[in-house]
Amino acid sequence: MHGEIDHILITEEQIKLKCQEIGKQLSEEYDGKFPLAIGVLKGAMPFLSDVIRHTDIHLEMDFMDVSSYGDGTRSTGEVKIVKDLNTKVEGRDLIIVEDIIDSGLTLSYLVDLFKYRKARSIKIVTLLDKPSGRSAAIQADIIGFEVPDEFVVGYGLDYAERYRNLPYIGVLKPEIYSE
Ligand SMILES: O=P(O)(O)OC[C@H]1O[C@H](OP(=O)(O)OP(=O)(O)O)[C@H](O)[C@@H]1O
Ligand code: HPA
Ligand SMILES: [Mg+2]
Repeated sequence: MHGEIDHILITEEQIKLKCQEIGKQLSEEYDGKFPLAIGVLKGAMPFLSDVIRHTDIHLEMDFMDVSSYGDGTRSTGEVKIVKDLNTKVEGRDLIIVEDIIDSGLTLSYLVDLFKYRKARSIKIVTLLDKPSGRSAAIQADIIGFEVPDEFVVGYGLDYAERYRNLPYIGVLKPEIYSE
């Protein structure tokens, strides 16, 4: 699998340090509160799992499984809810945890949904931001790293469901992308 990577953009060590930093920041910002951390599956799973272990506050955790890329490298434009939350968000302070904001369609859909459901506050935390991909006007409150206009994989991010288990963020060799 590692042989299919063309180059690494963000190393395992850089990700580790960033998770510590973000965990600390969230602990300060939510001190004395009881936020609901929402992991957007599947991609955000490793990031959420690492960040929360660097927080020192009480928080509740839930997951929403949404999908819009399928097996390709471009958003289909249709955000499908595969699994909804089990928790009511009304009156809650939400921390949405994402692996990447690319077109912004997934997050703008979720933010609209959670506003409609009367969340008290919504904070967006993303490991990666790809501003060049944006078609919906959405911005994160906390960004780990900015990435260039390339389809990235690893640390939760997939291409056709593979490579989520890489410990770093990288770009595949051009011949692997079959589009
Ligand atoms: O800003 P956008 O263009 O909407 O892209 C970002 C979303 O796309 C990916 O999810 P995907 O639909 O691939 O589902 P997955 O997390 O299960 O891979 C990624 O994990 C984000 O949730
Ligand atoms: O660059 C990406 N890689 C993997 N999944 C994604 N979903 C949106 N953008 C990306
Ligand atoms: Mg995906």
